[in-house]
This record gives sequence, structure tokens and C-alpha cells, in this order.
Amino acid sequence: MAMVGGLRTIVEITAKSEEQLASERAFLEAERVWLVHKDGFAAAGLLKDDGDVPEGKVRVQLDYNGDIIEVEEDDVERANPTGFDKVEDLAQLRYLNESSALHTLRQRYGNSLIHTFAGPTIIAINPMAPLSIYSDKVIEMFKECKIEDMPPHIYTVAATAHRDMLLSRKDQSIVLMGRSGSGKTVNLKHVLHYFAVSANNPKTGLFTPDRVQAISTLLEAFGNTRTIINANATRFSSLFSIDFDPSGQIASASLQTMLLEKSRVVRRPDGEPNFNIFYQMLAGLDTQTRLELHLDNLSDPNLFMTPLSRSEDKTQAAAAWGRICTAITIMKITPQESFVLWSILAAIYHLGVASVARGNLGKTQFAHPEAAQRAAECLGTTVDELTRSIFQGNTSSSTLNRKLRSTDKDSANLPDGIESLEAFVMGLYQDTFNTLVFLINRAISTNASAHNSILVVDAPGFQNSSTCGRYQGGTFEDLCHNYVQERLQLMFHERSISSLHDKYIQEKLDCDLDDLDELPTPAPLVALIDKQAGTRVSQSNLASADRRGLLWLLDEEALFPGATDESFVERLLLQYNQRGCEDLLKKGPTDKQFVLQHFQGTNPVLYNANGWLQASREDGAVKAASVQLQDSSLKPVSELFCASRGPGAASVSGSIAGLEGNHSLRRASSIRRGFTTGGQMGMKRHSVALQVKFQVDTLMEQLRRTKSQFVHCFIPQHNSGLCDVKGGLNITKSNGSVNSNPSEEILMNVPLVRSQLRGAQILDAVRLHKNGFPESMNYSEFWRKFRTLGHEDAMKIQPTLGEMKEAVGSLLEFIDLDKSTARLGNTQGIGHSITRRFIHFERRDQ
Ligand SMILES: Nc1ncnc2c1ncn2[C@@H]1O[C@H](COP(=O)(O)OP(=O)(O)OP(=O)(O)O)[C@@H](O)[C@H]1O
Repeated sequence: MAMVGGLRTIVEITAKSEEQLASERAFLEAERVWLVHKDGFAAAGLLKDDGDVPEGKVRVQLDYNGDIIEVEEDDVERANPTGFDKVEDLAQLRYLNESSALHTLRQRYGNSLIHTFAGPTIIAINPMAPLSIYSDKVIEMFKECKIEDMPPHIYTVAATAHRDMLLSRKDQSIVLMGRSGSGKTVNLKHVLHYFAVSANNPKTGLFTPDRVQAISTLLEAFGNTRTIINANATRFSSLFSIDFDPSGQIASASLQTMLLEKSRVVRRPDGEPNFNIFYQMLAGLDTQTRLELHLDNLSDPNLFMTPLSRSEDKTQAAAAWGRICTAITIMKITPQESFVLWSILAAIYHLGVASVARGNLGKTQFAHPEAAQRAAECLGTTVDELTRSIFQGNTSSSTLNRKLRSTDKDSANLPDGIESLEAFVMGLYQDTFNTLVFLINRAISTNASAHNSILVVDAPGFQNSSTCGRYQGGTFEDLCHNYVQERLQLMFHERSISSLHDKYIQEKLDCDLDDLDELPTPAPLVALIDKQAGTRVSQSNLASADRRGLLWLLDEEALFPGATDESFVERLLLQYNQRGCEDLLKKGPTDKQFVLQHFQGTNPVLYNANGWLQASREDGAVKAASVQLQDSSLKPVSELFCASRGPGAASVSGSIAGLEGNHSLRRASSIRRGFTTGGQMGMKRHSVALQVKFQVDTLMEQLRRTKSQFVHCFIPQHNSGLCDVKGGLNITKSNGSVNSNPSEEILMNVPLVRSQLRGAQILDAVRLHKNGFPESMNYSEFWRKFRTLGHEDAMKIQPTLGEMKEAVGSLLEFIDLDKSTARLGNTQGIGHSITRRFIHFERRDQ
């Protein structure tokens, strides 16, 4: 019966009224096309060629002014009949091409339909304004709904992951990708909220909506900041693991964080502030605590931050502080523990005032001992001890850094020892952040047995410094975040393109996949960044075997006393530039600059390696900060920091927090061993560059074991991430003026969305999905489920395994299934051609 229901669904979606058919016929006869141009695309009619149009050209009549022009054949793409307008899935388009996809996205976006399925993935465009499509009521509606009836929505992604996990008993993951400001973190919050509402176990109350809100508030305070393109940019990567019991209720949850941009505490791009928490704390702290932490006078110059001066900024920060205090209570963080956190932040503030100077005997010391005294009190130590920890600890890398800086004009005015002070402060902040993660995990993790997990990943978005007006080039931190996005994109490519492609070949399925062999992949650029020497990228390219990736080169150069940022760039270019890699790497305008062709060349980023050698060499003072916190004479400080560096956290370089609570990881001890070793290798060599690689490996290894759903978040405008401060729908016109009436202006910047669509290779994946047979079912399983639909004799036979393919073939003949919708594979079984409903027609019967 179920199969019949499924067949009926097919008939329903293919049946059209006479009127619709007539309009489609008229449309097709007129040969509607899109003329592609640099600003977008224009609707046109393709005119008949009477033999007078030169080869390679076609003649079109533009709809908007009636002009008839000859254009390049390649600049014209078939348009779809109007019945396809606003389709929910790009795979449903009859003519799948970039302009039609963009037209669909734009039409949907203009109608506040920000989500669109794209075959195996989903696109979510930042609406730049609050929408009423998220609420507990809507979640309840989704919970009641069959997956196949759900519209494209972030809740559908969460619901599908949950349903698939329960059906397959396999771990799932939801991967949020995209540029900075595209809405990844907002979507992460919606996904977590969905699980908190739909799967929280009321008996444990572990993962309630209140707690999800509190976790977001705390993470955004400590790990977010305003950047030039996002008013609330995330500056760390996170992996939430929601662990479920067999009934699908939440048994436990945990958070891992990595790649915190800790350098932001001490220096950052021009015009960008420190992490939110500093301003919020300084604006909101009550008088008593302020006095205890010596934060009553904030007028002294500070190396690390400038307190807020505008009264509206202070009011906003104070309001945020109120939310932080509520969040602290919800997460059951005790007043004593929170006081410890504020003490360390206060110490960082005081160290910024203390600064560095050269003493009478040529020794490096604090320039303002009274501020150093305040810092020492907050940390539970003495100024002497602090001086020793910072300036006389492991000086080997500091000495190297000093040598480097002596050749660096920008740093010529900085006193000796500044690197060590900065490193100490970064260490303090990293440990404080890790401790916050520990406190969050303490509230949401349990030892209850969890059968399966759903992992949710959010990382800082891709950022091109030139498109944000920083023409001097991207920083090392930009490179790290962009590298994470490339790795996620590579995984998307492997899962949605190359593995399907390989499967079709292996199954000898006959489908229209001619040009797929030539599809670009992110693999070469990822290798250029992280390949260890000696590993070959491809069989055909033996020469690549001895090339080291950028991070390895940086690691090597950082250890070499005579090396400079310029010599690092020179080595990089030498290795790659002369061997036909221009499509990956190019020389920049100066000796410290180079260009990486991210996302298959769709997003070239100019990087500036100024300070990279220093950034990649971990100063001993970072470790000294950890030791200082654990050895503090203030018992609450030492207790909290010792507890937070449990055996798990300490084993992976201290820069990945929260490993110990992760249930899915506990089930995979081999992976855990693997990356622990890698992390230690990076740590042993004090190499920040290698730690970056190993941290991302850790993340990817965990994802690899799951079935992933990818959410591609798009920015519709360059300033999307600033919509909260600029007012949602103010669109900047190309001449720089602002139009507050969006109906007059195109809401979506088409070339910008086009470049995201291309860079993410979404249409390639959709095409493979649409023209191929992505879903498959084992022959025996198919026979068991559907043989009742066959001839009555079919009920009587029990084919052997060898006869199964033939039996299934006969069954399909008997039920007269449209031949284009399924194929009999070589080894596996039957593949279903795509539309979402086809897939679900199969799944519903399971
Ligand atoms: N679904 C949405 N509904 C309403 N506003 C949104 C939505 N998605 C994004 N925004 C707006 O865009 C801003 C930027 O979004 P968000 O911080 O989530 O981007 P991101 O991709 O996580 O950026 P980054 O990578 O820099 O951390 C948000 O502060 C919010 O104002």
C-alpha cells in the first residue's frame, strides 16, 4: 500500500492542468533565455537564426527595452517556464543553470523565503532583518510534519538529522558554512533551539531553550567581536555534540571549541575592537566588584583596549552585561567562579596599563609597576613572580621574535619584551575561554549512556580583506579561518560530488555525467596550505611529493633564526609558483604579500605575511600563563583552572577545549588517540601553525564519521553582517548612497551571490544529484519491501542472491516504473532519480 501511496505522489507532482501545459508550451516555443552580464542577468527571447548570425553568436531581444542584439552564445542560458518560479528545490528546475538558480533564489528571497533546497544541500540567505519563521510553535508544527512535506527551512535540516539518526542509528552532523556575516551562528542557534524544544528530556532539564540562550550569550561575549563586516563576528570554531538516548531524547550535550583568535586580545586590525566581554564587563560591573578588581579608574592608556566612550555604546554594553549575569545563573556558574573569570579579565586590563619598559640595568620590566601590582593581585601572585613568568621564562622564542621585529619598521618603536607580555596575556585569555567552555560543559554533559549524536559545526566565516577595505592584505588569523572554510568545502565536495561520481562509475550507471571528471576541487588549495612533505596529492603529479604546505613551511621558517616574513613568502612562492600553480598562488605587490586563489579561483585573497613568523611561534609565556593560573595563591583561581584543565583538555595542546565530555568521541577512541598525538606534535614544537592544522584535522575526523548535512549560508549584500547596526533593509547602492526603500532596489547583489554559488560548487552537486541516482537500495531489501506489488507469482519465488537483480528488474517492468527514474546498478541496487519527493517515497516505505 505504501508503495502505491508513493506512486500517487509521483503522479501528483507531474500532473499539470491544461492551462498550465498550454502556458508552458507557449513559453518553450518562445525560447525564453537569460542573457548573462557582469551585473547579473536579463530576461530575453532567443530569436530565430536566419543564417546571418556569425558562428558562436546568437540574436536575442531584451524584454526590458525591446532591443535586439547579437551576443556570445555562451552568455545565454535557458530560462524556465514561469511555473517553476520560486521552486523549493533547485533540482526541480527543468533548465539548471546559474541564472535560473539565481533567479529562483532572488524571487524566493524577495518573498522572505530565505531557504532553498539545492539537491543534497540547503542554501540560507541572510534576511538582514528579523523574520517570524522561527518560534516554538513553528518547531511544534515541524515536529508533527512528515519530512517530505517540510519546506526548506533550517528546522527541516535539524528534523532530518534527528530522523535519519533514529532510522539509521548513525551519528549525524550539520555543517554551517559561508562567508563572514552570512548567518551561520544565527542558524546554529536555531538548530540548537530546535533540539532544545523538540528533544529535551524534561526529567533532566539538561538542554532547555533557556540554557541554549545562555550558552549563546556567554560564547558571544567571550568569543565574538565587531569586525569591519560583521557586528557580532564569531572568532573561534565550535563543535556542539547533542547526544541522544535510543528514544531520541537528549541524554547529554557538549561543546568543543578550537582556533580561538586569541591574538585579538592584544592586537587586531585597525578599527576593530577587543572581544565583547571586556567592554561589557567594564560597563556593567557593580561598584563593589569594580573596587575589588581595581577597575574604578579606567583613564590610563592601555596597550590592549580603549574603554568605550560613547554613552549609547556604554548603555548597550551594560544591557549585555545584564544578560551575561542571567546566563551565568542559568548555567549554574557560582558567584565565586564568575568572580574568578572577572579577575582574570581585570588582570589582562591591568597588564595593558602596566606595559613594558627597559630598566636601569637593561632588564625588561613593567613600565607602570602600580598597574602590574593590581594585575598580580587579581591573579594571586606578586609583581616579582609575574615579572619572572613573563620576561624571564622561556626566552628562546622571544629572542627570535625580537630579532625579527628589529627588522620590522612597524615594530621599531615597541619596547623589548612586548611579545612576551602579549603572549602571557593571550595565554590568560585562552585559558579563561577554555574554562568557560568547561563550565558550560559541566552544566550540559552527563555520563548517561547516549546511543547517537548530532554534531553541529560553526566556524568564523570566510573573509576577503580587500572586499572589506583592508587593502594591505589578510592576516594570519584570516588565513586560519579561511583554511577551515576550505576544509569544510573539500568535505562537501567529497561527500556531494566526488563520492557520488565514483559510485556511479563503480555501479556502471548510465547517466549524463560527461564533464564531471574536469570539475575543479578544493583539494589542491587545501594541500597547498597543509600538506606534509612527502605525501603525494595525486599519482600523476610526482613532483608534488616534496612540496610542503604553507603551514609546514611557516613552522620550519619560524624555527630558523635568520628567517623573516619575506624569506617565508619567498620559499612559498619558490615551491609553488614555478611549477604551474599560478591558479592557486600568485606573487603579491610586495615581498611580504601573496595571493591565494580560494574557492577554485572565485575568491582570490591577498595576504600580508607581516608578523606571521612571530604569530606561528608559541612564546613560552603562553604556557607560563597557564602555570600561573594553576599555581595562583588565590584558592578559587587555582581550583577552577586546575579543574578545567582535566586530563582530556590538557592532552591536546590546551587549545581545543571540551574534548572530554564528547560522547561521540568516546565511542571512537582510535580517532581520539590519533589527533591527540598530532596535537602534541604541534605543541612540542611550539608551533601555532601546526596546531592550526591538527585542530582542524580533529574537527574533520569527527565529522568524517557522521552523515553530514551542509547548510550553505549566503550574504545577499557585502554589508549583510552589519544589518543590526545599519538597520536591516538599507541597501547600499553601487554609487555608495543608501536606499532605505528596498523595493526600489534589487535586494540581492547578484554577482555576489553568483560567486558564492560558484565557489561552493552547489550547482555541480545539484546536477549530479538531479541527473544521477543518489539514493540506492540493496536489491534484497527492495525485493523484500516491494515484491507484493509484483505479479502474484512473484510472491511465491525467493530469488537467490545471484538472481536478485533480475528479479528486481522484472518487478520494475511489471509495475511499469518510469525508466528514467531508476537504474539497476552493477553491485548495489536500485538508484532513484531525484526530486526530493522521489527520495522520500522510497524512505517512507522503510
Ligand atoms: N536568519 C536570520 N534572521 C535574522 N537575522 C539574521 C539571520 N541570519 C543572519 N542575520 C543577521 O546577520 C548578522 C550576521 O549573522 P551571523 O553572525 O550569524 O553571521 P556568521 O556567518 O556567523 O558570521 P561570522 O562568520 O563572522 O561569525 C546577525 O547578527 C543578524 O543580524
